[in-house]
Amino acid sequence: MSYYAPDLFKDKVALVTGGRSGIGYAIAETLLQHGAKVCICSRKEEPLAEAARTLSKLGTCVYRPCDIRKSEEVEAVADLIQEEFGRLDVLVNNAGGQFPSLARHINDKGWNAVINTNLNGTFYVSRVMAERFFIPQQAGNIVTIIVNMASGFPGMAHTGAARAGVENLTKSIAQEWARFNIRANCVAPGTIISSGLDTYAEPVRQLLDQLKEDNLMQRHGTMEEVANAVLFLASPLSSYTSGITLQVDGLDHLHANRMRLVNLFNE
Ligand SMILES: CCCCCCCCCCC/C=C/C(=O)SCCNC(=O)CCNC(=O)[C@H](O)C(C)(C)COP(=O)(O)OP(=O)(O)OC[C@H]1O[C@@H](n2cnc3c(N)ncnc32)[C@H](O)[C@@H]1OP(=O)(O)O
Ligand SMILES: NC(=O)C1=CN([C@@H]2O[C@H](COP(=O)(O)OP(=O)(O)OC[C@H]3O[C@@H](n4cnc5c(N)ncnc54)[C@H](OP(=O)(O)O)[C@@H]3O)[C@@H](O)[C@H]2O)C=CC1
Repeated sequence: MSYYAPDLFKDKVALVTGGRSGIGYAIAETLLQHGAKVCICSRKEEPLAEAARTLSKLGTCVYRPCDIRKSEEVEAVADLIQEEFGRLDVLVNNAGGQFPSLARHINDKGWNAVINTNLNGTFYVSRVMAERFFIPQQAGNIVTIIVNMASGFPGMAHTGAARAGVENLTKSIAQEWARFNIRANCVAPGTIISSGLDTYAEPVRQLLDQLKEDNLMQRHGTMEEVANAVLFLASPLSSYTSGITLQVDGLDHLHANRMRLVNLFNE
């Protein structure tokens, strides 16, 4: 069931990075259900192809393997979109990830992996798609998934730093590119039950229960709730909104125990 018009994205083309799984998949699914043609990309070719096959039951969905940390691979995604559709209307920067660690235990390689993925990769995709499509078209829309990090992110300092950079980048490009009729916004999910959380080892389950109890709505969020926020920001329903972050977190940005993850390390 959707409250949005089924043809909200008719004739529109969207790219969802990390669209093979979890929140990205839910976003791609929702965009297709509202009439968009969709391209998904991520690193792992087989699950990416499988996701595109399933999504194609809802409409036109193409895919290309791509590590967003490599701008030449991002250019190849733009080539595919040009060949298949000749335009791009919406970019959803969803690809991202990190691992829990106390800051002092993050080595150079781990720090760089997270910064390159979440900050540099998001910048490369945004710049390439703006140059190739949005600026020539004089129209475009960027929605980037970040995390709640306004009070820091103890236990995942690398991603907190990267996402704060992305939020600030979004404010800059929203202003620089307003003259090209490009909007750029962020969505900051709280704890969302998704395949992504499954990648973390125990005792995360226990932590998730505690986070649910802390939450003022007494629950975790759903991937559909994140996708609905993306749909709003990607559509003309938000046509006078740019440079903002929309929190989808049941109030965690105002009320959360930021030390929960750190306490897991028992140090
Ligand atoms: C504890 C989780 C719940 C926290 C609850 C807090 C509040 C909830 C709010 C939710 C916040 C956000 C949640 C999410 O984002 S969910 C899921 C998103 N998906 C993922 O995070 C996917 C899993 N992560 C990754 O794929 C990786 O982190 C990474 C982004 C780094 C992948 O890049 P790459 O493929 O290049 O990485 P490598 O595996 O080659 O590793 C490179 C080096 O990084 C270091 N590293 C990697 N993993 C770990 C680890 N688990 N612990 C310590 N260090 C790690 C390491 O130096 C790697 O190099 P080496 O392998 O050579 O040692
Ligand atoms: N679940 C949650 O509670 C929250 C999630 N988020 C954020 O939402 C986004 C989606 O997370 P979620 O769906 O939960 O987790 P997933 O791990 O399922 O999604 C991450 C996606 O990003 C892709 N990806 C990762 N690194 C790269 C890369 N270098 N280049 C291209 N694609 C990449 C992965 O595919 P592949 O492995 O094939 O590359 C995967 O499809 C992430 O940015 C995450 O940090 C934010 C707040 C809370």
